[in-house]
Amino acid sequence: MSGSTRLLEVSGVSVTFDGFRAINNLSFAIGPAEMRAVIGPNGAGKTTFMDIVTGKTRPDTGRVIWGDENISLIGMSEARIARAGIGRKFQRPTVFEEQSVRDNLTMALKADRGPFNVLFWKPSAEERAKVEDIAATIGLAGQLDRTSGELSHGQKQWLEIGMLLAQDPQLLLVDEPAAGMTPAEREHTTDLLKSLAKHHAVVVVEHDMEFVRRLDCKVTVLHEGSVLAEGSIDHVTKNQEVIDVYLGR
Ligand SMILES: Nc1ncnc2c1ncn2[C@@H]1O[C@H](COP(=O)(O)OP(=O)(O)OP(=O)(O)O)[C@@H](O)[C@H]1O
Repeated sequence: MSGSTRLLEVSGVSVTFDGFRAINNLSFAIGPAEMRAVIGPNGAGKTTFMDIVTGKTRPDTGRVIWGDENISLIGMSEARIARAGIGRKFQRPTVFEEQSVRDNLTMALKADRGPFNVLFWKPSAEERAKVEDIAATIGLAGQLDRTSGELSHGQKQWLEIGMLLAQDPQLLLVDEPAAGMTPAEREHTTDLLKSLAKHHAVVVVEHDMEFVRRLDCKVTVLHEGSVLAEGSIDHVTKNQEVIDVYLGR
């Protein structure tokens, strides 16, 4: 991809844990408004890939280049990478259950607040409007004053996506968003991710192939720490190697 169409580029990345090569010469690129599904068998390196992008794991070799200014993310702290515009949603929701939906979203807003300021901070009119906008985007506009612990599993997942959006990320890394959801919740999640991908890069790691199909996006198949296949869902699901190592099992 050329500089203007690429938001994140991982190239030639390898990482070894105690002699085991979890990521092996991996290359991956995504544009600024693109959805990508990442699939592959257990142990393929999907989580390690996300750990490398978010700065949790430092690769032994290779490059991880971010944004228009081609910044190297390698060696940057997790906090700096998050501030640079990369948000990650883990599988288990980590919302503050005792707090309202509004408070969870408000606390997540990107702001330069020291520990002292947090105590006395009151959101501005603009920040309050932003919280309402995000709530509308994630489908929780009518739930803003509910205690988050009362939300359904799916609603908590959407709230967590909203908390990521409050940080103004350019890239969202989303781990198994559909796990444990009802069919209606899955459908809403598909629509939400698709609408986010109009203005963000969205990487979805998912095992549920029906869900991946509905995302209707390019699919990257990882196996033994490398890209085994890449392309449309129909392209990758017809690939004999993909069938052998993943789909056929
Ligand atoms: N910190 C670590 N120390 C040692 N080995 C690790 C570490 N992290 C990951 N691994 C190994 O690296 C390989 C890749 O793991 P990873 O979790 O990235 O796979 P995955 O594709 O996310 O799998 P799953 O679908 O099961 O979540 C696995 O064999 C795993 O055991």
